Amino acid sequence: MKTHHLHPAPPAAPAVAGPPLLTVRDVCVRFGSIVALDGVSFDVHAGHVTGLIGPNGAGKTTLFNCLSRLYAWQSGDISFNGQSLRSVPTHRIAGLGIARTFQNLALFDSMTVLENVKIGGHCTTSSGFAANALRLPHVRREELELTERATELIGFLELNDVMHAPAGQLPFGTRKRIELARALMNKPRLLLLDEPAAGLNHEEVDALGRVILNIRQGLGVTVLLVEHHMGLVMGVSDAVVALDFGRRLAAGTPQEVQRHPDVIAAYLGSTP
Ligand SMILES: Nc1ncnc2c1ncn2[C@@H]1O[C@H](COP(=O)(O)OP(=O)(O)OP(=O)(O)O)[C@@H](O)[C@H]1O
Repeated sequence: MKTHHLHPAPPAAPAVAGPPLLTVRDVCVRFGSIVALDGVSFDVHAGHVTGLIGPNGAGKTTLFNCLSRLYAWQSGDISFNGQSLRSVPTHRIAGLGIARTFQNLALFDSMTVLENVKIGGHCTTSSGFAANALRLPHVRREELELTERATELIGFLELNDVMHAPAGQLPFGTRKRIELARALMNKPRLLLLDEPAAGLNHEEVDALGRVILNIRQGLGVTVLLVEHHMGLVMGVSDAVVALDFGRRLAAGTPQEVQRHPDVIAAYLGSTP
């Protein structure tokens, strides 16, 4: 397993205090005869970046889809901020404070970076269609607030230079950061990142690592990161959970998980 370090010493995470923000307990998901998750348990602590790793087919995306309530689990439970997600419908997940990015980008190419980021905040505004059409004062105020928040996030995500450029003209790594900024517009407590380094070059992965740490440190957002890029995971995570064949192999600090014999065996075994 390659273990390059992007950041020799990531800024110290807040000490673990109080109950975890997210608890996954004995979660099982089956698709016919395939057991995608087989009694998986782990915690995600507030203010931490938690990396979720595992070879192809380990169950990482299935777990993310459970967290977004796109999939249901047959047994066990997942709680966010003390509340079970079992009966929460998908459309209410964002309102609870959970945001996610997807492996495939969904940006509006002809719109600018600022416009794309602002879209992420529109579901938190209260203005209806008529009020928008009439440009009532509260609509202008909300619009101004959206612009302010988007501009702040654009700074955090190192996108200042391209703020007014159409998103479609920008390199893939930059576009990934636009998507990230948009996911943060709703002020989530938990951000789910699904393989954000896929398709990025070295410099873009470095920039991504910096912005993930900025998000955790500067915005206080808790991050759960599914990623194959070991350099990124080990460089930015405060804790790492390893899955294989739907089971939890190991959980602990990046160093502990990296050294765990079952994790090493799973990765060596999956190398073509
Ligand atoms: N909707 C589905 N229907 C049937 N089987 C599924 C479905 N989703 C996932 N699976 C199966 O569940 C298992 C876990 O898949 P999953 O996509 O969660 O793994 P993963 O760790 O995300 O893999 P990768 O790193 O390749 O994305 C696999 O055997 C997969 O084929």
